[in-house]
Amino acid sequence: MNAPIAHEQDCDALTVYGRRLSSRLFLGTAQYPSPDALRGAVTQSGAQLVTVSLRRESSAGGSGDAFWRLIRDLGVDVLPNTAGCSSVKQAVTTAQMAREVFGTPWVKLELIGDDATLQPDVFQLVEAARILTEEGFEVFPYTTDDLVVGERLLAAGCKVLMPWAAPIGSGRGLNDPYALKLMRAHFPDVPLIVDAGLGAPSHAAAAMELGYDGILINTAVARAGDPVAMARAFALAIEAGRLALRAEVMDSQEMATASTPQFGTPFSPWSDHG
Ligand SMILES: CC(=O)[C@@H](O)[C@H](O)COP(=O)(O)O
Repeated sequence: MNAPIAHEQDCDALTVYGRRLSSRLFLGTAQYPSPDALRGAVTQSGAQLVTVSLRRESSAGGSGDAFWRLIRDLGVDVLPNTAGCSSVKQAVTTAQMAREVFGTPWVKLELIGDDATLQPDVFQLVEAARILTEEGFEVFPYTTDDLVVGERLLAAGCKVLMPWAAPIGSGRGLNDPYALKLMRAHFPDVPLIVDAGLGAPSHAAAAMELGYDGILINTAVARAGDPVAMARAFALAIEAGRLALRAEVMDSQEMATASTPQFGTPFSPWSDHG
């Protein structure tokens, strides 16, 4: 492990709902080929937080208990999610059950409005977020990249937004970098986590370079040929993207500028080196 990068990370932790997180990678726990692959992926990702679906795993006939034991033994924090919910009532009930089971007020609120794209139903999302916040939950809403919906979610009490990059499980990467950029500029002080649709570590690095605070991934790791190695690759990409943001990426320009210094001028004329 590269010590300087770890040091950078320590100084640059993400704080959400008043809690400091050691990693900016949130990992999903579904679809892994084996328990060992899931265990290895979580370890190699460095994730402090994993998201689990109470509805899906509890109904996963037989393997349920072993799954929950594995998660508990990983020693990471759990962000329960409401995957599979398509109504306010289902989502609120699922969140209440998850709070009982995991003893956490945190919930990743997913409320699906369209089966083909798994696009969130943003109208019900705002309503469910308001109800859950009033009940003392700390809500992580899976949303679109719509600024007005983002405003409504904040007004409903959310302190973090999780816009999609592309449909869940599609692996398409940043479908609309412009919208994500706008969202970052519009909400400079709100933690923004890209959630869903990333397929490759380079997508995660690009989102971090746009200034996003973290990444939630599942399918791209779980469905990789080697999920354990891919988890590590995403972790490194997220670190690289974050470091690049802080190092300030150069502005691009239309025309060439010679990069080889002229004789007698080793430093660029616009640098501060004297
Ligand atoms: C596990 C989870 O929360 C997903 O619903 C999430 O949105 C991740 O999406 P990908 O599987 O596309 O990474």
